[in-house]
Amino acid sequence: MIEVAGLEKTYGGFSAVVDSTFSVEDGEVFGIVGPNGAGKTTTLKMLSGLIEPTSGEARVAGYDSTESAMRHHLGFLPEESPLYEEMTATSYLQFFADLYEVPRSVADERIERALDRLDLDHRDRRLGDVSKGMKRKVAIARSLVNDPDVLVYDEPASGLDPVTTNSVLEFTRELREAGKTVVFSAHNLYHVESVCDRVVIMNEGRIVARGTVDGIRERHGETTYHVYTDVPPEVGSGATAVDANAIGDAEEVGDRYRTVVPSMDAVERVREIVSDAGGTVVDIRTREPSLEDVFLDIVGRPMPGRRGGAESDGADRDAASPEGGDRGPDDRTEAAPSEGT
Ligand SMILES: Nc1ncnc2c1ncn2[C@@H]1O[C@H](COP(=O)(O)OP(=O)(O)OP(=O)(O)O)[C@@H](O)[C@H]1O
Repeated sequence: MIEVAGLEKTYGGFSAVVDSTFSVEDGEVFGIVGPNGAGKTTTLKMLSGLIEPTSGEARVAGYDSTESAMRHHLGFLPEESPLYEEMTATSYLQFFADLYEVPRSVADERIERALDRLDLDHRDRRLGDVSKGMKRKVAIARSLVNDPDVLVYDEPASGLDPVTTNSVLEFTRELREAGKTVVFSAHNLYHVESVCDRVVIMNEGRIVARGTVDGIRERHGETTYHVYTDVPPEVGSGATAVDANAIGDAEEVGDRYRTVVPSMDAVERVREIVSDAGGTVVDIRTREPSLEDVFLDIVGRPMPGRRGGAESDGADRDAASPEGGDRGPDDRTEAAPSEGT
């Protein structure tokens, strides 16, 4: 349904997206995550035909993303979605349905269904007077007026309260059940974990990890063991330097001590040390890394070289770079999503 191959976008000498290749299956919810400036919006705009790739290609629903016919198959929700403030939700959506030449009777039914499902009250209130959550829902409904197969959502739930956020995420899941293909970007990794079948993590224009959330966790994250003891495991009293590395410092938690270790061998060593001190292990818990842990591990430290972070298989996660934050100009002059696109 979506095939992206060698996609690149360069502004002057600055690469916003570098050699991006991925595909999204029919009926899949696909997440693009990454820190500010990673290239998420640029990627989504190229998929949606709003900006032209410098090189490479994106095919959506069988069309090149630069072909205007592609837009009949795609609904785009920009990160910021200013609405015509003087219109009501209903008249606004009818206006867009007309632009797509959707017959009035079909449009009325479609709009009503979307607004019902999104629990949109105050449909006849001027859009300038409705809440931010409602505005976002109207923008989501707008992405559906042409009944597209593919939805490209830029931060659909950002800045919304928890109830509205849940409703938007639930709605995204329903889109998948209805057979739609959804690509969305998000900063909030819990949103991504709860909705996406597969994700790519972008950093500095490049895809640095990809797969299912579980797969990424398995490949890039490490399970840790939280060992609770009734005396602190005093590394030093008979413990070796290796122990000190593996065991680290215990933290006082109520009347217990928690030591976080990376392996079952280290758990056994904690048990021995505590036992020598007359204590005992009272609880052991494992902790799987969240996508957020993995993300911070991959992206939270400097990548090797400004643009050198080849897709990580986990081996290069510790590599350091003298270069870091400066990503170049933040001059978003080209093809800001406008009403009517
Ligand atoms: N029109 C433009 N001209 C110059 N640079 C641009 C333009 N659009 C984007 N960029 C730069 O490209 C990089 C990627 O921007 P993009 O908006 O795709 O990032 P993002 O991952 O969506 O970030 P955020 O999470 O902050 O929205 C940024 O450094 C940005 O400043």
